[in-house]
Amino acid sequence: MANVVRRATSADYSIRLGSVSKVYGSAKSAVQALDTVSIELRRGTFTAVMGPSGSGKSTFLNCAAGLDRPTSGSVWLGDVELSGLDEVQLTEVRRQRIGFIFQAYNLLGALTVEENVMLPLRLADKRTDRKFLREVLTAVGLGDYLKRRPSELSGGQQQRVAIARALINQPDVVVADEPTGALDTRSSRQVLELLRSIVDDRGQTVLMVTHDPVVASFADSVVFLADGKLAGDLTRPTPEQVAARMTHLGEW
Ligand SMILES: Nc1ncnc2c1ncn2[C@@H]1O[C@H](COP(=O)(O)OP(=O)(O)OP(=O)(O)O)[C@@H](O)[C@H]1O
Repeated sequence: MANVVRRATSADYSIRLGSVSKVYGSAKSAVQALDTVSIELRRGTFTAVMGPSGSGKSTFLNCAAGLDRPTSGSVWLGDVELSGLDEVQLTEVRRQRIGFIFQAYNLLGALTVEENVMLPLRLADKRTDRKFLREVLTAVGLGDYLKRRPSELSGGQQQRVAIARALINQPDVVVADEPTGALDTRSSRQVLELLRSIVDDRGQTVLMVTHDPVVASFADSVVFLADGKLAGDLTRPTPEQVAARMTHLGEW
């Protein structure tokens, strides 16, 4: 049989950035947070973003996820180019295609676990699929906690509620900004194993910002930022390799 090498097409990528720059402020106070960053993230991969403080990691994540608009350049989510969308369309695309996880879990204290997880569906006026809700809460290990409130859970459990909430819309991409920043080692590991399973078992794409080489080593690859520019990458990273690169990039 002929050995056919298929070229990658846009369908193979969840996120593409083309020469993305972001400048905050203007004139003398202008800060170039991102400087002509181009990158393509394949569907079904787990990428960590690292770099010194102020190197542009959060700006990168926010531009890639349509939370912030680049000053120039283009961002594609699947086959949708974000700069062509107005605010209403952009919000819709975010709701449909992206799940968000932050260091502060951002759960609503007055709502139960299941109500928090269902919130994105309510906001999108979608019917709740109880079977899928149960499946997702079981997958994050909280099948028995549906009626609890966030204040009755540990930090790790709260972050797992946030992960379930990020998954309930079955997004193409899950973006996570320091998802383990507030967790102890054991809870961090559980959260990272969950992020891995989102990629390995569900084929979704994960993009995560972290300061921690051990956390980054759970990803398939690490991209490094320095002064708003891409400064290399590592595939199948070990914590030691990541730490060595970070040391090379300076203060972190
Ligand atoms: N809203 C804003 N207005 C002005 N400057 C900003 C704004 N947001 C970020 N910056 C600046 O842009 C640069 C990149 O910031 P960003 O938060 O993306 O970096 P980071 O790598 O995520 O940093 P950290 O690791 O400290 O969280 C920094 O110099 C920061 O001060």
